[in-house]
Amino acid sequence: MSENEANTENQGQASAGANAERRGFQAEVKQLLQLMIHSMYSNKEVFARELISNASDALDTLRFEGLKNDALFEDEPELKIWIDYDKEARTVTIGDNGIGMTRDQVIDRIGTIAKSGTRAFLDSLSGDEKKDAHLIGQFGVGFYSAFIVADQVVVDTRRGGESTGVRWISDGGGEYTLEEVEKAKRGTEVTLHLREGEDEFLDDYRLRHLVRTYSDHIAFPIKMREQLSEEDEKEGKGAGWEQVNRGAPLWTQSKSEISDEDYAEFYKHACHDYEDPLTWTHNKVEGSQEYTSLLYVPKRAPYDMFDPQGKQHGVKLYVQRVFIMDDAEKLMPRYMRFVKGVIDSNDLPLNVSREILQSNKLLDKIRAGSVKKVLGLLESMARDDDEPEKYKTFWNEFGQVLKEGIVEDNENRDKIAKLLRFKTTTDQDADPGVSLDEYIARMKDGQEKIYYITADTLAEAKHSPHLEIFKKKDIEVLLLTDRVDEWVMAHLTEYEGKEFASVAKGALDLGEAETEEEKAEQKKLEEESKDLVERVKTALGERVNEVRVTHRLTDSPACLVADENGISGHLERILKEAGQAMPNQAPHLEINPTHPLVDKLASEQGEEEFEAFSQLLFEQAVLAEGGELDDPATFVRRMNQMLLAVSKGAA
Ligand SMILES: Nc1ncnc2c1ncn2[C@@H]1O[C@H](COP(=O)(O)OP(=O)(O)OP(=O)(O)O)[C@@H](O)[C@H]1O
Repeated sequence: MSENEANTENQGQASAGANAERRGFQAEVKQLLQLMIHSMYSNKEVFARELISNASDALDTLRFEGLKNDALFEDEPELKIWIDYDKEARTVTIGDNGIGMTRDQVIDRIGTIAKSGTRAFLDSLSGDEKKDAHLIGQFGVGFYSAFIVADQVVVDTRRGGESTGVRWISDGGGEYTLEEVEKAKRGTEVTLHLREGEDEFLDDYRLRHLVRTYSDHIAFPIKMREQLSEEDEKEGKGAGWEQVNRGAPLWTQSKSEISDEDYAEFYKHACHDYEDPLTWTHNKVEGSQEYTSLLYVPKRAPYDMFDPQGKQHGVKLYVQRVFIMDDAEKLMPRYMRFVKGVIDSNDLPLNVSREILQSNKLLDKIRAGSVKKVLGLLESMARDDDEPEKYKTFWNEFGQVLKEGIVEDNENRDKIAKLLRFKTTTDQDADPGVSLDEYIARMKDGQEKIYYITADTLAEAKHSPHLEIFKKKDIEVLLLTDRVDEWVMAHLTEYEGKEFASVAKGALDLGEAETEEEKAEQKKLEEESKDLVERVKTALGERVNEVRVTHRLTDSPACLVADENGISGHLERILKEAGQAMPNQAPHLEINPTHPLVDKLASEQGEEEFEAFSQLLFEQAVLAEGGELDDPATFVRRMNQMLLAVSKGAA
C-alpha cells in the first residue's frame, strides 16, 4: 500500500467489483506468461528489478512531460517509489507516483505485447528451460515477471491529470479484469499476492537487500517503512518512511566510487537486460560543452537486431539528469545499435523537443564524441591479450552490425576496419578471426594487395576455383560470407595504403608475387591458345562477355570472372533474391589450357560437339561459383551425352 494511502486492502486475494470488465490476454501474452513462470523461476528475484525499473521509467516520463505541463505534478512534486509488504495478506506492493496509465494504456501496455517479431520469438523457444530463460531475458521479462512469485497481481493506476483510476487484476491465466476505481494519488501500485512458498519476500531485510542489490543507483528515492525498535513499538509509535537506496544516478558519481558490481546492476536496471554487460565506458566531458556518458556493450545480441521494426532500448538522453528520450538513432549511428546506456548533457535546453533534436549541433558533437569513445572501448578490448574471450564474444555477437559502419561512417572507416575480423584461407578456424593488421604482417614478398572472396557459405568460399593460384603461391585470402560483406567491400577500397582486390573480379594481377619467368610463360600460353579462345567465344556467343586464358586456375578447367568495375556473381545473386531488377551482364569466362578437359576440347573437330563441350564448361563454372543455371535440364542432358561418349570410348 502506498506511503500516502491507508491500507484498505487486506486478507486474501482481491476480487473484481460488480462493474468490472473481463478481458482476454493477447494469445502471445498467455504463452509468454506460462513460459516466464517456468523458465525464469531460478531468477525469481528479477521481478523486483523489473517493477522498480518500470516505476522509475514512469517517474522519468512524468518529469519530462511535467516540463511542459506543470499540472501533471498535482500537489505532489516529490517523486518517489515505495515498497511495502503485508504479512497477513501475504502481499508485496511496489508503488510510484509517476505518470500512471489511463484505461486504454493499461489495455495496450499490460494486456498486449507490442514488440515486433514476438510470434517468431515465441516459436524459437526450445522448451529447454535454461536456454529459454536466456532468450526470455533478452526479449525483456518486464512486468510479467511479477507472476513468477505471485499468483495474483493487482495494478492500481491513475494517470497524472486524470480524475479516475483503473484497477487491473489477473491471476496470470488467460484473462484479466478491469474496473474504474477512486485513486487519490497519481501513479501506479503493483500488488503481488504471493504464491505458496514465496513468503521469503515478506521480510523487511530481504526486500531492503533486493533494493540495494538491484536498484541502489536509480535516480529516485525508494522508500520503505522504518524498522521500529522494541521500545518504539511498546510506546505504540507508528513507522515513518525512509529511503533505502542511494538514489543518486550512477553516472553522476565519480568512477572511483563505483564498483564493477554497481556498474553491472545499473546496466541491468537502466537497459532492461538480465545478464551482466560485456564492458562499459564512463566519461565526463568538460570544456566547451559538458556531458557525461555511460555506455555499455551487452553480452548478447537482441533477438531483433536485424529487424528494421525492432524497438531497441539503446541509449537514453538526459538533460541535467532529466530523462528526455529513448531513441538510439539520434545519439548513436545505426551500426552502433548494440550500444546501451545513458548520455546526460548539461548544455541542451531542458525544454528540448524531438524536432529540435533532429538537427542540433550540440547533439551532433555529443554523438561524434560518444562514437569515438565506443570505438576506443572496442579497440582496447580487441588489444586485451589477458581477456581475449571478451572481444571474441563481442565480434561473434555484433561483428556483422559493426561492419555496417564501414558503409555508414566515412570518418571512422579506418578505425572500424582495424576492428574487423576475418576467416581466411590460412586460418579458417580463427575465432574471432584474423585482423587486417595481422593479414598485412604476413603478406608474401612482393604481394601488394589484400585479396578476398565473397560467397554464401564458408565451404563455398573455401572450395572456389578462384583460389587455386593463391593456394599454389601460398597467398592468404579473406573469406567473406556475411550478407553485408558485398556492401562493406564496395566501400572498403584500401587499408593502410593497401588496396583490396576480389579474387573473382577483373584480370588477376599478382604483382611482384609472380616471377618474370612465370609472367613469360603465361604470355606464351595466351599466344598458343588464341584460336581456342576465339572458338569458345563463338560457341558461347552472348552467354559470355569475354573468353580469356586464366591466370588463377591450376586444377579446374574454367571459371567465371566479373568485370573489374562490375558486380560479382555473388552480389548479383543477392540482389536478384532481394527482387532487384538486374541488367543482364554476361561474365568473363576464363579457361585453363593446361587442364586435360580443355586440351580435349581444343582437339574436338566436330562443331556441334565443340559447342556442347564449351557450354558444359561454362555451366560447370556457373555451378562452381554457387550460381544457378538458366536451363538445368539441358545441362544434365549434355552431361549425360558426354558421359556416354566417354564410356563408349573406354569400352
Ligand atoms: N509503474 C508503471 N507506471 C506506468 N506505466 C507502466 C508501469 N509499469 C509498466 N508500465 C507500462 O507498461 C509497459 C509494459 O511494461 P513491461 O515492463 O512489460 O515492458 P517494458 O518496460 O516496455 O520493456 P521490458 O520488457 O524491456 O521491461 C511499459 O512500457 C509502460 O508503458
